[in-house]
Amino acid sequence: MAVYTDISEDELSAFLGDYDAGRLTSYKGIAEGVENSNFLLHTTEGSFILTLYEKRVDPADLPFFLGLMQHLAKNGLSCPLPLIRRDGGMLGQLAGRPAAMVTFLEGMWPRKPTVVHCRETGKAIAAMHLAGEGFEITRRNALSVAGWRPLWDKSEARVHEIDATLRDEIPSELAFLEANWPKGLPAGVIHADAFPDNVFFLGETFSGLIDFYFACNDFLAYDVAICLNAWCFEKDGSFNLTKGMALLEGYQEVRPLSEAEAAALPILARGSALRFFLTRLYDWLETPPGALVVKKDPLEYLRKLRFHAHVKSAADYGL
Ligand SMILES: Nc1ncnc2c1ncn2[C@@H]1O[C@H](COP(=O)(O)OP(=O)(O)O)[C@@H](O)[C@H]1O
Ligand SMILES: N[C@@H](CCOP(=O)(O)O)C(=O)O
Repeated sequence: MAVYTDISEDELSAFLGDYDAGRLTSYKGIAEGVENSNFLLHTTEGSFILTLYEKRVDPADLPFFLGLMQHLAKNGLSCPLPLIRRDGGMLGQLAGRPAAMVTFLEGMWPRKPTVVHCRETGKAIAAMHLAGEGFEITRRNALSVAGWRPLWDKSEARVHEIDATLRDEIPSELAFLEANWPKGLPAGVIHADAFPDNVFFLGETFSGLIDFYFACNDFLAYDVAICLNAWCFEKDGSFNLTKGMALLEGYQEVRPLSEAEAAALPILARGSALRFFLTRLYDWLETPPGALVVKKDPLEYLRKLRFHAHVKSAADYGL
């Protein structure tokens, strides 16, 4: 679920009064998502998404996230556009939480990604990288290589609940990645969470990117590596070379990778696999039993990590 905070019709109508977005006709909580509370609103003017930012989002980051969506939309990327309030800002308060409204994006995320979805996602991420140029606010990636060891330290004592051998394997992965993490690759604004559930399609036609709440400044090729992990493995754990090829071709149609970026893909994909393993591990161990959030399997990302550790070059991903 992702409705951590309930809102009443009266407080919602009062909140809507701060916008030029019509009168409320109906609303409902959206079950999907894990970070924030989301509601679908219908008003006399159309449909909108209302997000109440929950405790995992630092309010100081909200101008970056909202400003980024505005910047990307202005530069031609299909993504939610934050609504401007009567006071000229994008952020309000509802039920004691920072809250914003964005435009509703038509489409659905693909439950069974195809090769075409992978190609279109490659293109969309490259388009986002280009559209992000010139965005003036910056946000450090707290979940890049320097953030992984502190995250591991929080879970290490209980990792045996999942697999005791990880006590040795993860520290040696961390040491390898810290010593070999690339430097000086082309950088810019990345999505950092472009998983299938954040990429909308109408059939196999890309309709928009959502959920920019992990977006940050980092190597552009790291975003490509995140997508290879999220889109190109099958349920049985095997890497689908045709999907990898399509995703990379799609990306390069819009923004060609440099030689250095291509050479770095294996280590970036390995690091990205560790990043999602660590956040999932933390959530797996810390989410109380009975919580309504669907926990994501950390072991899926451990298997991906092990795959990348044996990759020789980006050719193994279809480049
Ligand atoms: N602009 C939008 N247009 C249409 N649906 C949206 C939009 N934003 C969010 N949603 C819906 O809300 C769900 C959760 O949103 P998401 O931003 O992924 O939440 P979280 O940040 O909590 O993970 C999405 O899967 C989608 O169904
Ligand atoms: N994509 C991450 C979790 C973040 O979830 P989202 O609902 O905010 O996209 C993962 O799979 O571990």
